[in-house]
Amino acid sequence: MDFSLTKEQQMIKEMVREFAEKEIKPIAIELDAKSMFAEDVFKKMGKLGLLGIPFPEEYGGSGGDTISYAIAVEEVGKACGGTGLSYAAAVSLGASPIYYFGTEEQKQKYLVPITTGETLAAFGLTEPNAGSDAGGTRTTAVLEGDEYVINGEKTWITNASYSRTVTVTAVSGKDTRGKNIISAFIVPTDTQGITINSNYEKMGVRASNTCEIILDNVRVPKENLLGDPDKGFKQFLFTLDGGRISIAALAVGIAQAAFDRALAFSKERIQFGKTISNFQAIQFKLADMAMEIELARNMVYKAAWLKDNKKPFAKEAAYAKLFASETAFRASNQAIQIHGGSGYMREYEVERYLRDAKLLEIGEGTSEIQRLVIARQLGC
Ligand SMILES: Cc1cc2nc3c(=O)[nH]c(=O)nc-3n(C[C@H](O)[C@H](O)[C@H](O)COP(=O)(O)OP(=O)(O)OC[C@H]3O[C@@H](n4cnc5c(N)ncnc54)[C@H](O)[C@@H]3O)c2cc1C
Repeated sequence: MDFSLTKEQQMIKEMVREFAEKEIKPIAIELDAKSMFAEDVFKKMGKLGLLGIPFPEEYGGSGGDTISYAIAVEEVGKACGGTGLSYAAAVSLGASPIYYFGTEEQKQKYLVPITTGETLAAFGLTEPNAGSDAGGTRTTAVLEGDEYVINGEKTWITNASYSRTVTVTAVSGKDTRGKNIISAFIVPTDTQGITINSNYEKMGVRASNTCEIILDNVRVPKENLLGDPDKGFKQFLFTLDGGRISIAALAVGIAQAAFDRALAFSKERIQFGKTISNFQAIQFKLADMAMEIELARNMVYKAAWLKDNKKPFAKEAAYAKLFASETAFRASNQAIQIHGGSGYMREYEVERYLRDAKLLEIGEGTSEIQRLVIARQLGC
């Protein structure tokens, strides 16, 4: 067993850290305050190859592994949770299902523009009546001649306003037992009948673009069906397993940012004639934060390693997502506590970390759903 990063992984870490510190961190407060999506930052990330890290070179990627990608998400997330969420969603939810299940033609046409940073990408699973119960999808896709006609509504879809395509799930028929068959479709966002609105006023991850998508008689060629039409449900479960590793990595980034701020503040703030870092109550908080972050990061790397080595990773991805997201929430909360009243003020950023971290306990499967996934894997 080797706990050290490879040369390539170390290089990515340094490169993304430098980029995030220079290009994202200085504008993070403004992005949050104005609910602004950092389009220019994503163009630069595309040029640096960050959108293509875990994909082979033949599809515009850089042929890196999942650990390198997780490291990149952590570093971006450390600078800005909202930008980190859009990054993770573009790669894990937007690009990955096309890479896993797409035909060669679909990969060249739809994946390459994402991996090379020409466009972002989105994945539309959630609907007003189908959240945790994603099998309750009401969107339908009916084959008419050579086209599928899609009708329905998707809610809270990350990146849709900045994506040329969105992959949506829809009921495409019934199986022999009368159960809905759910399939996935690649839908170009300029197709007639699509309306994309992004008017949500969010608590956190405000630098991320979050959209409602209305599909009203949207016609796509039947070639845009993604993967096996009968296995759309299984396909998106696999996609979500991979996505959970990136959400966990993002959580580690936010938790680390909260810890770094709290440690620095504790060494500066003087009360009762000494810095508050001298008080054991503060030291214990910092010790617990550091320990949990270390554990969460190890869990992310282990799940990523399993995925890279083609071993089952669903349970470990759920462990990592659950533990890291709850660690990020606890660490941000403790960082505010260590800052006292200053922590309640926007300029110190720790309150933003808490607002951003909360989303990670909800998106890509709530904490309750992670526990269900884990329990199922344990054979309960
Ligand atoms: C900012 C943001 C970005 C998002 N981005 C995307 C995206 O890009 N693509 C996409 O498809 N979706 C996206 N989502 C949707 C997100 O994945 C869902 O919000 C999430 O899966 C939970 O669904 P829900 O909100 O409908 O909650 P519900 O499913 O209604 O859950 C409500 C509560 O009930 C609990 N609950 C539900 N079922 C069970 C059960 N069986 N056992 C125990 N407890 C249960 C939940 O844990 C939760 O606490 C995003 C959401 C947000 C807020």
